[in-house]
Amino acid sequence: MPYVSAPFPASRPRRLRASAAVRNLTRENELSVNDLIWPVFVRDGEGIEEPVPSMPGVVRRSVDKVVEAAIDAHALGIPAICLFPYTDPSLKTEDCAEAWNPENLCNRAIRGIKAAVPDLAVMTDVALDPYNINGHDGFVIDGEIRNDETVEALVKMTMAQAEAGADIIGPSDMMDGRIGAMRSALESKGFQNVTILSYSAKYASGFYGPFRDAVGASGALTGDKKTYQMDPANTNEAMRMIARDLREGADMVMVKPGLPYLDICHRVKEEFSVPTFAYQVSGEYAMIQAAALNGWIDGEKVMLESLMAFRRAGCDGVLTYFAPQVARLLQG
Ligand SMILES: NCc1[nH]cc(CCC(=O)O)c1CC(=O)O
Repeated sequence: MPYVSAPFPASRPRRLRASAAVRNLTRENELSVNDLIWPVFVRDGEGIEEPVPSMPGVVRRSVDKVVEAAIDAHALGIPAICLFPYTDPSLKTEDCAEAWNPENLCNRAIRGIKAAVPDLAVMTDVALDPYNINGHDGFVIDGEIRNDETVEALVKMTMAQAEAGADIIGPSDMMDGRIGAMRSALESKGFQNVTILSYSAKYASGFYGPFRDAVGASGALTGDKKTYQMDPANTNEAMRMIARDLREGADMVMVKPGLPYLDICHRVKEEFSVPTFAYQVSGEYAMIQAAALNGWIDGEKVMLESLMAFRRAGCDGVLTYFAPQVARLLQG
């Protein structure tokens, strides 16, 4: 693309920055409430909002409080909420059966939200880690994370979520072949309009630490997730994963974590032109909040700037714990 400009002083780029009105007119990207998906942690009990210490400002809510939060989110114009269960340790087993229990926390929360605010899209997370005694996303057999057995379980989990009313299925497990298996199960049971937002390019990242505290998986996790999540050194591999998931029937794709992987977001959008999302994960949120609480940065400014960066990189939307706060600011 040719970049044409007159020589100085005929051209003074600062003219376009001189007033708010002209800056507003010439701004290239916008952040809107329509770009937000709000991740929410669900726990058992009633009337409970329990702070997550490593994520200041984030709480685990009992189902009744999640429903209230969903009503508020909808009123703020947030299009979607994403549920993550904090499972009681007594329900974590080696066979992970709680994952496809129609009455598990997540499925009860989906039903509660869909009954109260049917227009709010409900997204789920599909992976075994909240239910697994050893904290992994897949079955562990003889010290190995087993792919094909896990995919069968993930399909059962997906179907229980779809039956509860989930609108968007979010497989975050990084097993091979899961998107195709989920898609054909959904089609065969009449769930043609349930969308899949695949965590296609999910990296084995240190930025998930606070999330694992929030869902109670930190203590449980043995070893790391490097045999299924991606090496942070890789870019081409991410493109292959996106292509693979789209071929298997994903409607939307995700890059995770977010800010440290903006190059991946940008390349995905350029090469595939599909709805592309980033997950501004727990560690990214915690870093901003920690610095803000110490008075080292202006938290609000950095929050908005970090979210605008996703839009600039080409993302259609962002999963962010800041969603309600941003929505309130954007409402003015
Ligand atoms: N499959 C679980 C899952 N789904 C979303 C996150 C991380 C989200 C965050 O850090 O905010 C994780 C953690 C992990 O893979 O260990």
